Amino acid sequence: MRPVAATAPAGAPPPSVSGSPQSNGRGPATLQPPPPPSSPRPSISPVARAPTLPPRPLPPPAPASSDLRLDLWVSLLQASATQFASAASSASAAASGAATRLQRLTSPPPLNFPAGPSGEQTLALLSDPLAFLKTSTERYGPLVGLLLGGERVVLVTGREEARQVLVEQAGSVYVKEGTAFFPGSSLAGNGLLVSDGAVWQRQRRLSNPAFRRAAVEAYAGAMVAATEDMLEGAWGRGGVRDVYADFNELTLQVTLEALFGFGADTDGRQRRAAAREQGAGSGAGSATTPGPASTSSSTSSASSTSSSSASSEDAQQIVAAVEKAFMFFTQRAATGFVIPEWLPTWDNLEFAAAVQQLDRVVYGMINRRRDELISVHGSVTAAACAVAAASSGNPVSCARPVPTDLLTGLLLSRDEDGSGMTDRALRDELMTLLVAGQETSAILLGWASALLAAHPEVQQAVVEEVLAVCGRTDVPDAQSVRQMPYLESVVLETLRLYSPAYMVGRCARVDAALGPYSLPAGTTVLVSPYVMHRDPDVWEEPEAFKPSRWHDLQRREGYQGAMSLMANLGPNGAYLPFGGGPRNCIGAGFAMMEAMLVLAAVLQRYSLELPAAAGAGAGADRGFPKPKPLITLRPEAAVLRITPRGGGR
Ligand code: HEM
Repeated sequence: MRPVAATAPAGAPPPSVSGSPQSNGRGPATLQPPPPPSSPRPSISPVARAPTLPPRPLPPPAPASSDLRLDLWVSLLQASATQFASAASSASAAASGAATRLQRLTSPPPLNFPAGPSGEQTLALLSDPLAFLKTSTERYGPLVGLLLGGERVVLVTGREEARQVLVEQAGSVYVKEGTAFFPGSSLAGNGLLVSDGAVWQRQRRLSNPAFRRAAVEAYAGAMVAATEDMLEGAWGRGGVRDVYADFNELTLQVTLEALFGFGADTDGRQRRAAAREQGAGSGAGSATTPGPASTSSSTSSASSTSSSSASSEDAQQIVAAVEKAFMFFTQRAATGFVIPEWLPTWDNLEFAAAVQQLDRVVYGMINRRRDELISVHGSVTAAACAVAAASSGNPVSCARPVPTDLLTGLLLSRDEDGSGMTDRALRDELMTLLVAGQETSAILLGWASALLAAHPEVQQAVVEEVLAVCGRTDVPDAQSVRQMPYLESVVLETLRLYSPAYMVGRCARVDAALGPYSLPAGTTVLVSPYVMHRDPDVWEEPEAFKPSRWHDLQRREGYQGAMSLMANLGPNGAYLPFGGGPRNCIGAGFAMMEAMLVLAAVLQRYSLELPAAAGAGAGADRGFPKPKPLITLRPEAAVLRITPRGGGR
């Protein structure tokens, strides 16, 4: 959500632990919205959605960097009439939107609009978003009427009201299109995060199979392998590191491997081995790399692959382009003002080049994968049938295995009428998954590690649980982490306190009634998991880090794992780290699996501590990371001391 860079983020001391795990130290014997990412990459400035352009042919290779801007200017000027028309209509829509917003600054709120602070509140929100959300709710209740950037906005933190928006009236009243602060982007196109109606329904239907439990378990191998690389390479003998920066690299690698299968081959193993060597020789342990979403060593680890392989080159190009694109989003969010992507500014041109580069590689991979499937199975439809038969237990189909990455899953997915996704839709979904899944997962891992470091008794209980299941030498896998309910409760509790998607946005497409109030069509509604997760009427000791609060729920009869706890906005209607209703996070199972596998592997081999209370971070918070609510609620950095436990792998 919002952007604020130049403002002091809300400092937050580590929550205290109350309620300790069971006496065996292992917790219970049995067992709970883009941006991102996560939810879409939002920003506090209203902006017109990037125009959806017609499918493009494969773009040419990106120009050399010295001529990049000139070439892009020229190509913009030579753009087709359709694109000009589209940009012109976006510009005119933006101008009329701006006029309406200006008018609102001087007009009273609509009749029967929820009460809230008078006047424009953007500055108050930008100066300390988390405090603004909390104090507004405390003062005005579960529905707060706001004027933000000239937009009429309602902040929703009540359980029933959130359910109306996200579940009951999802699609019929509350949609994505028109939501202020959640601009679409040419990077993710018309993918799941931003599409609505029939387009979204079909894409979700076609994407669902790739996220079923069995499919997610197939990605566990990539998660484990990437974690091993990090532990044996960069983490090596330990030291003081910004683990949030490390997790950003790790989750980028995992996401790319899950999306495109980069790691499934010999080349992937070579890359990991090279990364290990590199890390071992680099005096691991001393690096502290502050800063968000730094992916530089992803680049170097990708660069270390054999350049003769097409997939290595693809990986390098993707990582480089993703770095540029994510940097663009971060800077855009930090300025507090969104310049529409169709304006040919310096930054926009660089971003456009990164998107072009990604398009070229991704379309290339789609084509190659399709060709491979056709050459092995005769046709894509035959390959899809083979997969369907294999999953229903027909051994005949297993003769020629089909890759298990998301690209293949989406390529083979078929609607009831037998049709699949167009290349454009495939590309949009792949980019959406990259945008939505990478940073959010890194944030979760960053906060979880910091909370574990701040609460050694909780960390110790998790370590005992991990060692009881895997010992010191077995690598945690999809099956073993299912036997770690206490670790699961740590992840659930981390998501409660530091929900990466701390705001989820919708737009009322028609005049709507919400509670006792009336919302005119076009009102933006912001549901805040952050505030709901800390509601004292719902949560006992809401500010405390208390994994044990999940024990009873985990023990509940018929418990089917963490995902079942999150259905219908959680067990108490106030837990929605992955959103809720039909637009909930399709990658929630993926994210939970990844978080548990990574944390189990980390804690099996390393202890985590906040660095000794020294310097500026000393004092009550002992160096606990400060939240940085930009697009997502990330830690500013998570600098921890990591120490090998010894005696293990
Ligand atoms: C800790 C990690 C994650 C968090 C906290 C998170 C959170 C969320 C939330 C809150 C939403 C709902 C947004 C809304 O209602 O507007 C969402 C949607 C989505 N997420 Fe995630 N997410 C995470 C990881 C992932 C991963 C790993 C993937 C994919 C690999 C993913 C893909 C998506 C997609 C495609 C949507 C849009 C779904 C739709 O509208 O149909 N997310 N996520």
